[in-house]
Amino acid sequence: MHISLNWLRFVTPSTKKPPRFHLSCLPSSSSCFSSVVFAMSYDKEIAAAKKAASLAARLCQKVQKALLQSDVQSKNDRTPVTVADYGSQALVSFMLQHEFPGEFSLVAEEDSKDLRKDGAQEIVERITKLVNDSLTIDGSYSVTLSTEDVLKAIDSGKSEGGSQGRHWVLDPIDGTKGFLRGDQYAIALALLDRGKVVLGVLACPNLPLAYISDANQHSPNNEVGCLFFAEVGGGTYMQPLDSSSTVKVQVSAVENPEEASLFESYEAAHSMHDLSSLIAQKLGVKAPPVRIDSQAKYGALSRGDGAIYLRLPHKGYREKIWDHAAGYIVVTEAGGVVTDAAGNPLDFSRGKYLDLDTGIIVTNQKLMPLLLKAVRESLEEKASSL
Ligand SMILES: Nc1ncnc2c1ncn2[C@@H]1O[C@H](COP(=O)(O)OS(=O)(=O)O)[C@@H](OP(=O)(O)O)[C@H]1O
Ligand SMILES: [Mg+2]
Ligand SMILES: [Mg+2]
Ligand SMILES: [Mg+2]
Repeated sequence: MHISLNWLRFVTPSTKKPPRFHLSCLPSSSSCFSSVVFAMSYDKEIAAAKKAASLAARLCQKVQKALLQSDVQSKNDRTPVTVADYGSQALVSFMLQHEFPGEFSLVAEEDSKDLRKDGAQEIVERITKLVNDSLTIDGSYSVTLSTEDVLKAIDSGKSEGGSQGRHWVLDPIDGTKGFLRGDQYAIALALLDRGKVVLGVLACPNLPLAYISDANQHSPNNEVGCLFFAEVGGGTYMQPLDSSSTVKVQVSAVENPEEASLFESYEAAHSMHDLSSLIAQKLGVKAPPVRIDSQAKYGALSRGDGAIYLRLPHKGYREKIWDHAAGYIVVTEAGGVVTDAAGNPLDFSRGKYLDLDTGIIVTNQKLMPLLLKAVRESLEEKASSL
């Protein structure tokens, strides 16, 4: 088995983390001292986010092990949603509101509209039981939620986000299609403060703790279940979902694109595989693309499993912030760069959508100029062939 050197190198016995306050210099300043700023500490928020995402991951694992046909529904846009998506959202929303009662705003994927329709009572009761069972396992809340409490908790995710104040951003299951297939998915939770992503947690219950490649992502011998977390200015860390050992992770240092491996969506409907393969060809990438679902790709990239992630949706698709916020900070704090296809930084301050030029590309600092050039040329070629 190939274990990532990146992560073995940083194994630590405890959950040691950098100091709570970080000194940082503004990049445009000539004198570091004149512009030293004290960054905020988000330690309480990150602890709450890790706890909520881990418990939601347990709920999802339980459902995935014994998924019933009645657990799955189809939304208006024909994408799937399951009792686990709803349960995860209700649980995370409840736990965060409990921790931060006064200042709570959540932008999340799901809402309770379909659950309030006639005939949905049984599914709502199943979700409520899942949430209450999870709270009992945790033991720190002496409450039993009613079905209405659960519907309300789901609907607390209706905030629009924006550039003012703080907003939690949640994808209760990212990669629901992967979840249904028994493959990769993630519980993705981030915090925006004045429009910037300041922390992110990615719980990836099926991601092997060891290095993944296309060959071993399904290996039954691999221990699975990773929790990635990052706070602005503090680096990115990974833990096994069920333990406290922590490793600091770093993106791949590969400089030669021929040695890079490339991640993309499993679903061809979510990203243009033909365009990625043209880009890979231009770069001289030798390995076949690694196709995995969800923001688990960002997690895997943050620990150097691959060097490039290309997400090039078909025309007309608008990206939502919950599909990228947590993954974005997990990768950038591990030394990576995330931009749109034209090289612009991502702007999370404009509400629930990310307004982008064409797609999202992720790699390390060294490879980014080459990647941007290959993306630009490939897009031009594709446009001229139409
Ligand atoms: N047409 C289209 N184009 C692009 N993206 C789409 C599209 N439809 C859905 N989605 C979003 O993709 C999210 C799943 O992420 P990935 O594409 O990384 O996973 S996958 O490999 O395709 O399963 C998925 O997230 P979840 O809904 O949370 O599963 C969707 O938000
Ligand atoms: Mg969805
Ligand atoms: Mg998603
Ligand atoms: Mg989702």
